[in-house]
Amino acid sequence: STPKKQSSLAPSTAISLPRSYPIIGSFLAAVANRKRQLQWISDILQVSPSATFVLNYSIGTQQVFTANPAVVQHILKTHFPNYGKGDYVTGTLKDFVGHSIFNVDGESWKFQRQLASHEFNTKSLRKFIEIVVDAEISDRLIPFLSSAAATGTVVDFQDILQRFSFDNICQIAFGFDPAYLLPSLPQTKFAQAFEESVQISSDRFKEVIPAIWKIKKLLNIGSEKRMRIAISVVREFAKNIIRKKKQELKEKASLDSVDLLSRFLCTGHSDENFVTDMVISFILAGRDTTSSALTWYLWLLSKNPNVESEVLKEIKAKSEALVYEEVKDMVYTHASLCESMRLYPPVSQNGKEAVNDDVLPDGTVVKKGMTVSYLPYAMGRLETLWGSDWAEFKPERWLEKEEAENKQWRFVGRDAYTYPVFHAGPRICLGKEMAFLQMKRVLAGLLRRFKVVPAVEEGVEPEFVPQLTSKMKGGFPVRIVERDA
Ligand code: HEM
Repeated sequence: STPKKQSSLAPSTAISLPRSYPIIGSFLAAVANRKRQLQWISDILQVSPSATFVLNYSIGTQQVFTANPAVVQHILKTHFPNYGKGDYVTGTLKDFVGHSIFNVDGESWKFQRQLASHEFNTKSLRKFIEIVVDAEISDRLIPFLSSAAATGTVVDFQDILQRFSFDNICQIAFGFDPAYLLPSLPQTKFAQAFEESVQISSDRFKEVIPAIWKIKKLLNIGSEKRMRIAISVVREFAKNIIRKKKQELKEKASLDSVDLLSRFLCTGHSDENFVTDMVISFILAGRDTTSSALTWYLWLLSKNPNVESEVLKEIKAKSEALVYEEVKDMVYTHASLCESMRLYPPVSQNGKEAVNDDVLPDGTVVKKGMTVSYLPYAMGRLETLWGSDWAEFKPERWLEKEEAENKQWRFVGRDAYTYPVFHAGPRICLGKEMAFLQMKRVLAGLLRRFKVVPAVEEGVEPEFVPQLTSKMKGGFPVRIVERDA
């Protein structure tokens, strides 16, 4: 009953390591593969001994790429202090996310992580699932989908999910409801500007010669001109949220619920620029990750009816108004989400910069200032890690049947270094549990009642676009079908 092997996941041609020439190194190959860098490097890692490869961009510029769990553990955990964000990442992202948690190291990171961690305790998560997510599903998602089903309209599900998670994150982190998933699907200036900022920030990373975007920025031309405009729209939006919150804090002696933003403002962090960076980062973390994961998940589910029926069985065994514990307990759905993100990780690549010279566990020599990047996308496709059936969508890889008489599924996780989809070590994703709860609750509300049918040509597979967070190119056009009908 295993699904058909998805041929397009496998590299299409024989792979060879790029040649490195004197002076120019592999610069020409890097330029030629600029638009498909993720797949190019992933293919190279498949055939590299120890799944690590040092790319010579040109003389004096080298970057290490790896899909080796021991190396990932080394940089993210055991030698954590030696691998920071570095000037390259920080400089590229600074215009968009400033000095927020995603873009700093050391004391500032520690402080922000400590403060943000309150947002993710059991009490907050319960409120998130039982109140915020629940209301967004019943008041906005379901009515929207019912009407799409009734009219047979094709809708872009990636967009719907982004709207959903945008409303969610703003409510839980800032106590503010942007009401973006309304039936009219409003096109706000903010959403477009946010999208553009993400895209141009991602494109900066794809520039083989970073000086190019810096010159464009200096001259205020082309994409960098658009970036400047988009970012000012985004910052203005964030600042409005902050001003409203400050007003609210002034008017009320105590707040009935304390959100992340209030916590930042109450701990003396009233510097507007810093709080603005924080707001933008949380929107990025909350909006773009789970929506990406669910988009690809629903695509895989549509190709694998056996998995869909198993998920449905689990959903139907729960009550309709799911409480926190029931959502936590959706074991099969949890496994299928892990499996989907193995193939389509929301953050497909991530890099760290060496503070001092070092030697990686596989013997690779790292010089101070070099970037070591690990690729969850490549790792999820390695035969050595997942076996010869790695291209198959098989939630059962993550499950065991219990010995007890009722034979329930039991989740069997993989270590965070083999599966660094949520990062690993001291900087592991703070929102991991929140993300799983949200995704499972959405799936329960959605799939119980509707079937999501891709409106794409038979045999055509959507394209995976790696940005800061990965996207489905051009969106995910679907038709919604009521199950009872
Ligand atoms: C499927 C969903 C998600 C995935 C795959 C994911 C993945 C990641 C990854 C790879 C990182 C490391 C990024 C870096 O190197 O800076 C990270 C960090 C982080 N994530 Fe998530 N994330 C998800 C959802 C969320 C959600 C919903 C939130 C809530 C707002 C969140 C909050 C954070 C925060 C605050 C950090 C920074 C941790 C630190 O630097 O100490 N994430 N996440």
